[in-house]
Amino acid sequence: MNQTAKTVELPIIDLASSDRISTAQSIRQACIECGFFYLINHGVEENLLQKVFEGSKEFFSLPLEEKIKLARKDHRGYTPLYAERLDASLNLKGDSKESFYVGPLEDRTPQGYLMNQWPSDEVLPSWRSTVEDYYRQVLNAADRLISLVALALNLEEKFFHNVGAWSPPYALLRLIHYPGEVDSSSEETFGASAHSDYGMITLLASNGVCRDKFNKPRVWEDVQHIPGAFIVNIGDLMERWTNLLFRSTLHRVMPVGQERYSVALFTDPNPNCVVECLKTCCNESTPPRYGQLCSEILVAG
Ligand SMILES: O=C(O)CCC(=O)C(=O)O
Ligand SMILES: [Fe+2]
Repeated sequence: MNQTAKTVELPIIDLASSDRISTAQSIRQACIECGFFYLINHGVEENLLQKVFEGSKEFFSLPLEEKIKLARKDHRGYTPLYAERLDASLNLKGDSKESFYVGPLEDRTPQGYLMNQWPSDEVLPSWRSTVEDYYRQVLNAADRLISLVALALNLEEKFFHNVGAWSPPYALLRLIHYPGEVDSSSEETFGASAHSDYGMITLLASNGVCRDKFNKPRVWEDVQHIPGAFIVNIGDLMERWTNLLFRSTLHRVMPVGQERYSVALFTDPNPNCVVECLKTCCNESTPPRYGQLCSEILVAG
């Protein structure tokens, strides 16, 4: 972690609050100011979250030859250490992390096979059902949250469902392992280099946020972990949809010399959904900045 960075104070949003209007107002303010907030009372069971982290540790502890049998295909499966570099402008060897992706549970290939890849039950018993349960629960939280995001944009609650973005969303769950070893070479390495997420909303744990991606030099602030809370952030497509009203903020994960695990759910619109400036986000003085876009082009890679 950057020793000189300040810790940013993010607003806390209570998903179980009965006052939906004031919750939506708080989400609006958070998304305009920073694009990040904490989410509490999200309904994902604590012991399930713990089981997923334990399962993640078990999976990443497997020998590489076992993990590589599930090498990523169609955005699903295992990506090894250094395979990805989120900040494409950097000329480094890749981010110091390995991860495992799970896509929509029912998605099938044109031949009718389920697309997700799973370690066999002999290798990791009941791993698949734990991760599938978690996927369903966190997606349910995201589903309730996206209705509040619609309200926050002065849209009807089911707006994103009605335009087809959320029927169903393209949601990718990612288990991430940062081994945490500090590189002794002179090359600068990151756990996850600077990036913003591609889609609508992400529910994750993260420890470094840069509030203003247009500012040079960039000012990075640390994000504290609140036990049991998700950190939610806005993605690029949502930023575009809202005509830059809601911010998809740059963030990164610094190597801190300590092993770290995180689990993130990225939600992208359904690939058939056309993303165009929301009526509530433009007027004569603020015309749409972008044309129409078919979300398929931007699906996370
Ligand atoms: O691991 C984290 O805390 C954040 C990861 C992240 O930002 C990403 O994978 O997009
Ligand atoms: Fe991210």
